[in-house]
Amino acid sequence: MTRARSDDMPVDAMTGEMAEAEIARLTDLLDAANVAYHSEDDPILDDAAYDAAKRRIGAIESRFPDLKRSDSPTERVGAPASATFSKITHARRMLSLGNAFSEEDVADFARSVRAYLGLDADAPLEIVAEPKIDGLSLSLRYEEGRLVQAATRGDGLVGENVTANALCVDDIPERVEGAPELMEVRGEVYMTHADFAALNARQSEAGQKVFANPRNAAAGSLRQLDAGITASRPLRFFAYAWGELSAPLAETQMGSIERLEALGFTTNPLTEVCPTIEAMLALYARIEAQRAMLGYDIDGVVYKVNDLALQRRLGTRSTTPRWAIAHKFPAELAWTRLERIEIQVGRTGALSPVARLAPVTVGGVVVSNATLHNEDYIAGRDASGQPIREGRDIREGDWVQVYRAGDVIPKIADVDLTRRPDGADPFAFPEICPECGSAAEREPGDSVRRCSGGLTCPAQAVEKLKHFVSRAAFDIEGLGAKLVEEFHREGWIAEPSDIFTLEARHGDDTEAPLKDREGWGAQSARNLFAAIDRKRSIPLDRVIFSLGIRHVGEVVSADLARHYGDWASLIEAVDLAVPAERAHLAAEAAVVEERATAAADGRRARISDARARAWAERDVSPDARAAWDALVAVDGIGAVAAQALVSAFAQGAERASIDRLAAFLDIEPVSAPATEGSPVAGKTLVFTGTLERMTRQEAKARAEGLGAKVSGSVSAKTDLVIAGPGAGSKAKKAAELGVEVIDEDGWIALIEGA
Ligand SMILES: NC(=O)c1ccc[n+]([C@@H]2O[C@H](COP(=O)([O-])OP(=O)(O)OC[C@H]3O[C@@H](n4cnc5c(N)ncnc54)[C@H](O)[C@@H]3O)[C@@H](O)[C@H]2O)c1
Ligand SMILES: [Zn+2]
Repeated sequence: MTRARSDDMPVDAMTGEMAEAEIARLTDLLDAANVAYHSEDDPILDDAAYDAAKRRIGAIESRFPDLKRSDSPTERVGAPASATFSKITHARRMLSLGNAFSEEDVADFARSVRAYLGLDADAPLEIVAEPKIDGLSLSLRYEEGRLVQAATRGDGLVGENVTANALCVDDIPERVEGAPELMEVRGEVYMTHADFAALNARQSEAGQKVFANPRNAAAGSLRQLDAGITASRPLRFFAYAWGELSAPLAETQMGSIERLEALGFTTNPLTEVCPTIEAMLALYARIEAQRAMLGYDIDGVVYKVNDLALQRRLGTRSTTPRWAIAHKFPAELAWTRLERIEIQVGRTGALSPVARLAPVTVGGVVVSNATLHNEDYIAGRDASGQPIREGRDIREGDWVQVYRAGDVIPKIADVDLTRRPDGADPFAFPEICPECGSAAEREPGDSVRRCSGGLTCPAQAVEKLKHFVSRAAFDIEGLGAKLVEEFHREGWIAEPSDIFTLEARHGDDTEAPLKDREGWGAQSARNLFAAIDRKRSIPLDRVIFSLGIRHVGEVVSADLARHYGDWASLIEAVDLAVPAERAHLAAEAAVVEERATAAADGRRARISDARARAWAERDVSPDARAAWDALVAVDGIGAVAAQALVSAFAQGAERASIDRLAAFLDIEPVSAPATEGSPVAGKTLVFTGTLERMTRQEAKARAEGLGAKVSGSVSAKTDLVIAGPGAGSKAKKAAELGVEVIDEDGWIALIEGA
């Protein structure tokens, strides 16, 4: 009931306030997805969902240009280079590509190219079409024919130095003959399906991370600190582009590709010059038909203007060239029989329905499970009660259409009622937890049913433990998901704090020593205990994240840690807010009710009145109210995360378990931003236009590090606007409001030395 309903609102129907909230939500989502995908090689969204979110934010921004934030995902490429590697600033930026999802989009692309160049509709325009390889891009710098540097794309401006790793890729020559004195060759690092399957088999045998798809495997293998590991991974490289050159390779795109081939690079054999749109679409269809047989993943076809002089005239937008576009393939589909629906219980108690399928090949991968999302999805309606699949429900025994969007978790698109077996009953979604028998409840406004058993539910306890030891949480060497599960089954570890008493209970001199277990010895047991001990001292943000509280992910945890600084201050603030949290829930319930009655009476809903009345009825002390408001106001938090956090700390059993854990730890404070002597501490800043000396993200991080708040839109509360070239409406608005506006040089001068 606390969920903002901006997420399913059509863009056309949004108010400015909803649009701003939705932009904030999508920005957070895309930021997190970008880091997971580009920096951690471990996606949290599938590509279709990612693309849809990005398109949605683009649509909102074009309807509300003033709300476009300085950190808009539509203005960025990839994710910043990881701090694990040294950094390389690209001599020429590495861009992303615009997307086309339909033939109409492709025709628009050709039209806009012609319009930009002032070409008639029937003037010849050659386009090179080639597969879009689903890997990661790499830039190779050759000086006097020798490979001197290799860099990942990073955020397009600064990439990671992976020179030693690149030298381990067979298709990448260390020396080339007859090349321009200075030559940057760009292309895609990827892994074949066969190599991917073999790698995952080896990884799983060795008890190590298995990769979700070949792209993640390629990225994870290239981005290794130890190039020896890269060398053991079978990576390949297709060259398709270039960066800085001391002399041109050729006068056309195709000519340049041929030149790269002649220099000893591998280029894609399906590359062709297309004289017309019809030829482009025909090649697209041919490549799509061959997709499953290629032996490596491609996710579309890239079209590029062939004439390099025209490419130069067309130039680039902020993140994409005007002379190229990626024509994406639709998600792949296959029909199969749904044998059973099983319910899995997750870390937060969510009951997730999973379809067990008769195995079927989708896009070259055998699929036997698919997510069914939630009970509404099975019943054929969405969260607001509107029919999906025209209201067709899904039953055990049905024939269903499966698709893999972006290769993560397969989904079900449709069901074939003509093949439904006789006597199939509608699926009865359980109202008690299949793992512990507690009531499974569904809060109004929530699409998910949750087990109310909390820590007494073994499924939740195990999932919480797995989360606790995960990489972004405690990350204890040697204590992975499998082992935690085993210890839990054995009764050795019931909750996180038990990890820290493991040695006392199962050390060498105990009755059931770990070293005597099968597969263990004195040394390996000692290693595990030592690894656990090393994590007794741990930064605050990791501790918060490790608790596995709903809506409190890595980003929110970091925000909380930065704001409160240490554990005691956080606990104090949250404890103070406890009485207000119930009132907040009551108020949000009152808002839902007011909306419904207002709609029934055909009048405008009086939301703020309803909220105020509910708060007044609850009689919350001013201190508690102030503590609650302060928590919600912490940058990056909001009511949803605040509510989840407070309720976790307020609950008897959960709180007791948190306290037991904290007692074993030395929780390292996170230093607050150095605001002393900061010229912008406490001020609200807006960045607009193009920054040339630092990226937006860097500028934002810098400003926040100095204690400033960075906002996306100019208002009377804005203290300072930093406007680069191309600043439009925001700079104008600032002038109208009398807000101070400075340029980038002014900004750098201001913060220099701070
Ligand atoms: N699942 C997620 O959470 C998530 C997160 C971020 C990005 N993504 C996916 O990545 C895409 C966006 O990332 P992006 O910025 O890399 O854009 P992109 O993948 O749409 O296109 C740009 C990239 O295509 C690659 N490419 C492959 N073959 C090419 C060729 N022949 N010519 C030119 N380029 C070629 C290059 O690496 C280039 O950088 C999205 O469409 C999304 O599907 C997914
Ligand atoms: Zn349960």
